Amino acid sequence: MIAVHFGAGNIGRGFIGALLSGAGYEVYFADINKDVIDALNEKGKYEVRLASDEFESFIVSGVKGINSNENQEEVIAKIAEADLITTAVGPNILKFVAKTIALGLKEKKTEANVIACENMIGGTDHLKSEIFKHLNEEERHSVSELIGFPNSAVDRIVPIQENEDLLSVSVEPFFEWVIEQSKAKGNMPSIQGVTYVDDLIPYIERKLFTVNTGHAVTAYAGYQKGLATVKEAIEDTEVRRLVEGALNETSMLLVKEYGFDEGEHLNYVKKIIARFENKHISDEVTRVGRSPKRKLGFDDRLVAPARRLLEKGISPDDLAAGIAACLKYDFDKDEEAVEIQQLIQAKGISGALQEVSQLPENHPLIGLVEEKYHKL
Ligand SMILES: NC(=O)c1ccc[n+]([C@@H]2O[C@H](COP(=O)([O-])OP(=O)(O)OC[C@H]3O[C@@H](n4cnc5c(N)ncnc54)[C@H](O)[C@@H]3O)[C@@H](O)[C@H]2O)c1
Ligand SMILES: O=P(O)(O)OC[C@@H](O)[C@@H](O)[C@H](O)[C@H](O)CO
Repeated sequence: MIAVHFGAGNIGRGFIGALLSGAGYEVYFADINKDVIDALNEKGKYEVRLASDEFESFIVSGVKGINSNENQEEVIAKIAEADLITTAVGPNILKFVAKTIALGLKEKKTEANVIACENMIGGTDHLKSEIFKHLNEEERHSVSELIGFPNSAVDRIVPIQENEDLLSVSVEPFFEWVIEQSKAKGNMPSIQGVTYVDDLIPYIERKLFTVNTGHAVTAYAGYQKGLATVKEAIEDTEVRRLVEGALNETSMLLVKEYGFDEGEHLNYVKKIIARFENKHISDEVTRVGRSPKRKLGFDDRLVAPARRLLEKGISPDDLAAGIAACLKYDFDKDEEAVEIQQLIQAKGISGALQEVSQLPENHPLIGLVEEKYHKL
């Protein structure tokens, strides 16, 4: 079995590549990072370390790299042979890898699946629509016949790596990968840690609106208090109260919309907050808060649950405070944070939020956030 995985970064090596290799795939990482690709080809393996008291580690082998900038033809040929094509490049990068994937899929003679492993609702649907922009009507038809495009939800905290060895990667022990079976083609192999479901929406929303909402509020509120890591931030009493409040709000939404058992969901939330406290992980608030424009998107982790709670007549006060902290996030090495600050200068808080989140003018969330912004 062959898998081509776009993005040999933290989650690519620390999670997707590791699981696929463990399930017997020959894994080809396609990336634009020359150093990482050269190292993968030189060594053919790398170490994954589990950030827990036991400090276990294992070797991921049977992996190769292809420089997708310099050797696009090689990536296309490998996709033509592959059973599985996955991505973990970031939602904003999907449009840039779509053409190479489209060119590879056009050559395919056997069934395969394409799965985006990104933090977004409908990640593979979005990738598919970008891929289809590079195909004509006839090609779209034949690709649709052979290729499955299941959405997925991936969960494992993998911070920015500071190991001496370029390839080795430290990850939290916990992991979860849920794949939308109903959109897959052929028989998907059994991959340790993968759960197949027919309807992904409850799973991706539970993950995004708990792990990622909680993470984002921790990061933005922590940054406001000058705290550097997620662990430091979640140990701050005020930050923790805000995070728990925001997750209490998303819990109300998730329990109401999907009928999750309240007790079980509460345990899920507790377990996630405990993951933020992992003493073996140093995860910077600037990684977790990266790309604040994306994170303020209409369907993303902050605005989506807040606006949907308002539709149910519930005031999302703590989510609104989290959004306000995100608008205050002025980390000068983050392009999107700089853009937001410029937008606030030009259009004010309401105008900036409205533009970034695509909320309708005069949406009640905008006023609520503005009020919280001035209180921060
Ligand atoms: N790190 C985590 O904890 C985590 C967990 C779950 C999901 N995710 C999601 O996984 C995705 C990747 O996150 P990450 O933390 O691994 O980021 P990362 O920056 O470590 O990895 C991204 C990789 O993509 C590569 N890349 C960029 N442009 C490319 C292109 N045009 N073609 C091929 N490769 C390209 C980069 O060189 C890098 O190696 C994001 O969508 C993120 O939300 C991350
Ligand atoms: O990757 P992002 O930028 O969407 O979100 C930052 C973190 O919340 C995220 O990477 C988590 O670590 C991950 O989603 C855990 O599964």
